[in-house]
Amino acid sequence: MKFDVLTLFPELFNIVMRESIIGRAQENGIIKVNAINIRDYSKDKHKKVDDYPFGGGTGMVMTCQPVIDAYNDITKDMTVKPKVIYMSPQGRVLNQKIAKELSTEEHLILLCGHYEGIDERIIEEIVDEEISIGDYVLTGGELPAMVLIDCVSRLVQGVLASENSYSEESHFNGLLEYPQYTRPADYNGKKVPDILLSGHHANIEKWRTQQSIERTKQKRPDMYEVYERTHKKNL
Ligand SMILES: CC(C)(C)c1cccc(C(=O)NCC2(NC(=O)c3cccc4nocc34)CCCC2)c1
Repeated sequence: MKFDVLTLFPELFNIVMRESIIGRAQENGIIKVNAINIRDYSKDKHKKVDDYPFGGGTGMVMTCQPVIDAYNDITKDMTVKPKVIYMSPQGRVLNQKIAKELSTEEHLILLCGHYEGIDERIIEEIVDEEISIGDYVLTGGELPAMVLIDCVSRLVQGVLASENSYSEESHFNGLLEYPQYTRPADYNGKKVPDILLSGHHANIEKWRTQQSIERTKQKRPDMYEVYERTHKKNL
């Protein structure tokens, strides 16, 4: 799977995306993250990529020309135009279901905004979909793009070693994780629940599912409501 990222800060991606799981997946050729510097396409003599907003207001807006020319350049030899996702506060909020959908794409182009945003005509011209990572004010779309690349890449076949419980989409059962414990069994007098030391795998499985359901109900009633609906259907 290939990600082309249109950004003003390509270095951010070159550093972060070569680490850990994504880095290994790139070495194995399963994932490719290609960061493109929008500024390289500016025709302005000072390489400007932003300008004042029509109608006034504080802050600057990213101009059309460099972004559209960058898009046209990377797609000029492509018969099938890849889906273009603008990382945007106005997008539908990313979740595991959307990540799963996106992981079936061969090639995605991610556009990262900066300043106050991008000229609306860029969205009209090249953007297929807007995706947000959540409702808070950020400086740019770069961190959101990295979040999307991380959660989508993990779902691409071969990126995660199979023994990792998250490599199968089935592991994401729509619930929060049960409490995790590791050695020592007694830390400062705080003991690990006996059930986990019992060796009864069926009982352990039951306990874990019960814990997941209880904590989802308590911490994320919205997520629990979806779980209940889907499980009522299957019951
Ligand atoms: C209502 C609320 C969401 C709080 C809001 C209202 C108005 C502006 C902003 C805001 O953050 N604008 C700045 C920019 N933000 C993002 O790009 C961005 C932000 C959040 C999640 C994201 N997922 O992808 C990209 C994302 C847009 C242009 C450069 C950065 C946020």
